[in-house]
Amino acid sequence: MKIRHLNYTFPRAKQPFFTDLSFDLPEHQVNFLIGQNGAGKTALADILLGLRPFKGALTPSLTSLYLNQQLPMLTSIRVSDVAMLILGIETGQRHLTLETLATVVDGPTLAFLTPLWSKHYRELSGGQRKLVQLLLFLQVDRELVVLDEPTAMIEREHAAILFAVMRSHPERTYLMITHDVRDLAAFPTYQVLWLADHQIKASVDRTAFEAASPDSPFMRAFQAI
Ligand SMILES: Nc1ncnc2c1ncn2[C@@H]1O[C@H](COP(=O)(O)OP(=O)(O)OP(=O)(O)O)[C@@H](O)[C@H]1O
Repeated sequence: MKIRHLNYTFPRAKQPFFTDLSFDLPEHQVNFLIGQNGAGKTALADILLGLRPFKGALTPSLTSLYLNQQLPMLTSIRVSDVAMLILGIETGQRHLTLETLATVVDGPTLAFLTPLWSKHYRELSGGQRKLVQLLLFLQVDRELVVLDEPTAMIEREHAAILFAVMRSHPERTYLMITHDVRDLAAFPTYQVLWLADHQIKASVDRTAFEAASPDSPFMRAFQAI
């Protein structure tokens, strides 16, 4: 995906936040977006998803899915109800049992959901609830999937399940906002975009990232976020 000459001004703001921003989001792989709090990562994600009016060109136009930081949650319902809510419309099924679930979700998701299937949300930990929703939404097929800090507040063991599901859809283009350098190692190829001072200061692939000196400005920035 090519982003060219992107200009964006927040409503009622006097100065533009992004001016003439151009960068590439290689398709069919994971792109990590890093930057300090307030750098504009969520604003940029919103723009790429067409949720904020902007000037500039995004090509090609991709179907998209946005897993934002505040996933909604009805605490009184069961995991099976949440699956029905998220997948019912997508699959056109009126009833979703564990047997039918097996035909519409991938293996890691089925393995994670099976022991939780009849539990109420309130019986789950915060991390488990988050992962239930992330995994179910990731069953919905879209070309561009944006995840805003999906690994915040979840254990590494659970993050590994999320990564397995992401890897099982290599045809997708992912943009993942993260503050956790450990997330990168889960993917064979990736690009890291560093957002600072209202610009993409660096875009680095896995080889360059692994070769980067700990003293480089880019690596220092990652350690600071
Ligand atoms: N309506 C607005 N007008 C002007 N500035 C705004 C407006 N809304 C947000 N901002 C500013 O835009 C900047 C970018 O916010 P954004 O939420 O995109 O950052 P972020 O990198 O996602 O941060 P975090 O890591 O904390 O989630 C922030 O400094 C914020 O104060």
